[in-house]
This record gives sequence, C-alpha cells and structure tokens, in this order.
Amino acid sequence: MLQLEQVSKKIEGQSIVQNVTIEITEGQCVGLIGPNGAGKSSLIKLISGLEEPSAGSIYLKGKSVNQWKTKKIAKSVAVLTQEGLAPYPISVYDAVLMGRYPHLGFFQRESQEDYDKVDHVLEITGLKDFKSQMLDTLSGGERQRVAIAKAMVQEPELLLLDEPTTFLDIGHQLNVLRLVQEWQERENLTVVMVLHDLNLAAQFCEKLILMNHGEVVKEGSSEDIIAEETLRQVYHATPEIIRHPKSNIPQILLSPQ
Ligand SMILES: Nc1ncnc2c1ncn2[C@@H]1O[C@H](COP(=O)(O)OP(=O)(O)OP(=O)(O)O)[C@@H](O)[C@H]1O
Repeated sequence: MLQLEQVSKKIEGQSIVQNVTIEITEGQCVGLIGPNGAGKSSLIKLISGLEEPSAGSIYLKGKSVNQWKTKKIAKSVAVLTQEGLAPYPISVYDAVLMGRYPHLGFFQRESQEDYDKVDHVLEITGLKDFKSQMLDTLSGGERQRVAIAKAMVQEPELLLLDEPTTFLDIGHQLNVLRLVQEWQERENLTVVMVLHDLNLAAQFCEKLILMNHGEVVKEGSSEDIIAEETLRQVYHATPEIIRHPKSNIPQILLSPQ
C-alpha cells in the first residue's frame, strides 16, 4: 500500500527526516512513535503529499506520490491532526458532508447517495443527535469525532492521524481509537498514526515504527519496541515494563526514580 525509499527532508539546511525506508501493507495499523522533534509529523506531511521530500521516493499503491493527481490523493488519503477540525460556525452535518467533496466533479452538487453516506456515518459515530449543532460549540472530543466522521465519508484507503488523542481525556481517547479500529477492521483500511502514549500505541497498533533525530531507529511489534533498553536509548528515561493483565501486551510505568 505504502512504500518509502530513502526519504529525506531538509529545511533550511537542517535534516528533519533522514533516509527513511519503510513499507506498510494494506489493512495494517502502524504506530509512529518517538520523542518530541523526532520527525513524526514531518513524515506524515510527506506521506500525505502536503510536503515534497528533498530526496527519495514515496509510493502509494505502487505509484509515486508526485505522479498522483491532487484530487486522487484527496480521495484516497485522509489526514487528521491533533487539533481536529477548525471550530468554524458550520453545522456538524455540513462539516461531515465536506468529506464528500473530493468525490464531486466541478460544480457537481451532492447526490442522495452522498447524503445517505453522511447519515450512515453520523449514526455509526454516535453523532446523529449533534448533526444540527455548530462545530464551534462542540467540545474538543466531540469535534475530533466529527473529524473522524468527515474522514469516513471521504472513504479513503489510507488514514493518517497525527496525535489524534492529545487533547482528550482517557474516555474520549479510547472512543476515538476504537472508532478508528472498528473502521480499519470493517473496511480493511490502512492506518498510520502518530501517538505519544506508548501504552495506547502498543495496544492499538500491530506494528510500531520508532523514530529519533529524523531517522527510523527500529520497527517491529510491541514486543520488539516496548523494551527497556530501546526506550532508554531513545527517550533517556528508564520505564518499568509490565504486561497488561488482559492482553499481555508490554506496557510502561513511569516513576520519579
Ligand atoms: N517548517 C519547518 N522549519 C524548520 N524546522 C522544522 C520545520 N518543520 C519541522 N521542523 C523541525 O523538524 C524537527 C521535527 O519536527 P516534527 O514536528 O516532525 O517532530 P515530531 O516528531 O512530530 O515532534 P512532536 O512529537 O514534538 O510533535 C523539529 O526539530 C522541528 O523543529
């Protein structure tokens, strides 16, 4: 689904992404982790075509991203940032409907099929009762759910999430990640998400890519990555590693000592 070959990005002479070579297969959920400034958001911008690499190639479904038409990328790739949608004074319904725009031709109006898709997505995201409410009156968690609903009606093949849970309480964090997980399983969606919470990343992602100083340090399962020595080297912290009592997945505990 997605291949990066020796991808680098330099801004004003400074390397912010260096020689990144990764492969993500269709239907995979991949967690992009690493310390502040590691280059995670920059990599998401490169994959989404928002920025161009200084060197290397990015292939989406076997075709170089810079050969894709902008509209085709807008249809196939959805990007969600930590801020979610800007709080414009438009209704939840209209905000979600905007997700259909990449599918419409010039001056083409939405069809009944587009409205039906919006209704269906509002239902499965639990937003039906909010559909007339203005976006700028919603809480951060509700707005993030609207952002997911908008991405869902877009029907992308690749979903990129940049710290989608940052401003959310634990209930809403789980809600957002479960919505994404159910969607991924239902549609065989490919997901790449930046997460700072290593415990959530280990629980929700089948593969983790650990970045530091613009480079990929290590990639693998949570078993490979959530390991004391690996985390100590990259984060300069020594977490306690325990097993989740239900899933047995490695989790970290932090303490002052
Ligand atoms: N437009 C830019 N101009 C100059 N430097 C930039 C620019 N964009 C990113 N950088 C630098 O590149 C490095 C990587 O930034 P990036 O936002 O990708 O990191 P990140 O891993 O997402 O960090 P965080 O976890 O703190 O969000 C940082 O040192 C940042 O200052």
